[in-house]
Amino acid sequence: MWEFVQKHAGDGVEIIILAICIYQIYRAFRATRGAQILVGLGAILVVLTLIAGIFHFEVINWLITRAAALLAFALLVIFQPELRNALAKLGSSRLFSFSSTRRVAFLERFTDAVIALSKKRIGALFAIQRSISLKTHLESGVVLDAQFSPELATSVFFPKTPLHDGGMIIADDRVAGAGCVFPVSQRELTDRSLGLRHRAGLGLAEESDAVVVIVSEETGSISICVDGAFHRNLSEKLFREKLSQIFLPSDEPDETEPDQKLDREDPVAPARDRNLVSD
Ligand SMILES: Nc1ncnc2c1ncn2[C@@H]1O[C@H](COP(=O)(O)OP(=O)(O)OP(=O)(O)O)[C@@H](O)[C@H]1O
Repeated sequence: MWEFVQKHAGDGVEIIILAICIYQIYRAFRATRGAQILVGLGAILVVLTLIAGIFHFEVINWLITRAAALLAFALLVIFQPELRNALAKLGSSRLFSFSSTRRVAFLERFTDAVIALSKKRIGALFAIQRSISLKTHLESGVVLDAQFSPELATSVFFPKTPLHDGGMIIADDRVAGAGCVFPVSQRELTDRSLGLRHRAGLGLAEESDAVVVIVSEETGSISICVDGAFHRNLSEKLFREKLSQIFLPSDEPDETEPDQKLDREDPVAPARDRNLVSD
């Protein structure tokens, strides 16, 4: 028995390490579009390997071994957006740049602005940059580099004003720009009434680690998209709590259930040390 353990201990450790790695990769990618392709490819590969093994199909076996290298390359292409984000997160600082006093003051002003917009039923889309730069999206809008205030937010999103279409990008506690076009999410949403504003917010949260806040023009409802989760129809209290949780992480645990959980359970990654949107 002891001999057996000694002989196979290495194999056991290897299996555990591989299982942890595969599970972590699965967790990181399971809610992405690429994951569905990966599951499909994996299923085909398993079935073919089994059939080839049972019936000793040599040609299929040969093809499977050769296809492995091609598959590795295909995975790099399929998961290019996810890999880019993961590498960007790795290379970025996770420390909040602006002081906690400034952060709290900004959160106060920001919450007031969102609640005021919601009460007036003025549609709005905010993206608060964290570690991944939103510079490419800023280029699609108008650079402002202004101090954030509820008055400014209302003016920007007021219907028919030149900047009301599109999203506002906030980097640290400043408005980097407005009228920005965000990537529209392609995922299936259970609620068909959600239009482009919500899809654009969700799309940006899928592509980056930004905290996206959406105010519906139709209903005045407030939603947050963060780390792939979609928290919809938040009450004033829940909205304040959710923002505190995200930006002042020592607060109480999450009470809200995300509607469209994309299962990226990354911890909150605070913004970088810069005033405007970074390179
Ligand atoms: N790709 C995009 N990036 C940023 N903003 C966008 C994008 N697409 C649409 N929008 C904004 O969304 C507005 C249209 O919202 P739409 O009514 O389709 O969305 P909605 O999710 O139903 O929101 P609401 O509840 O406010 O109506 C546009 O006027 C524009 O300001």
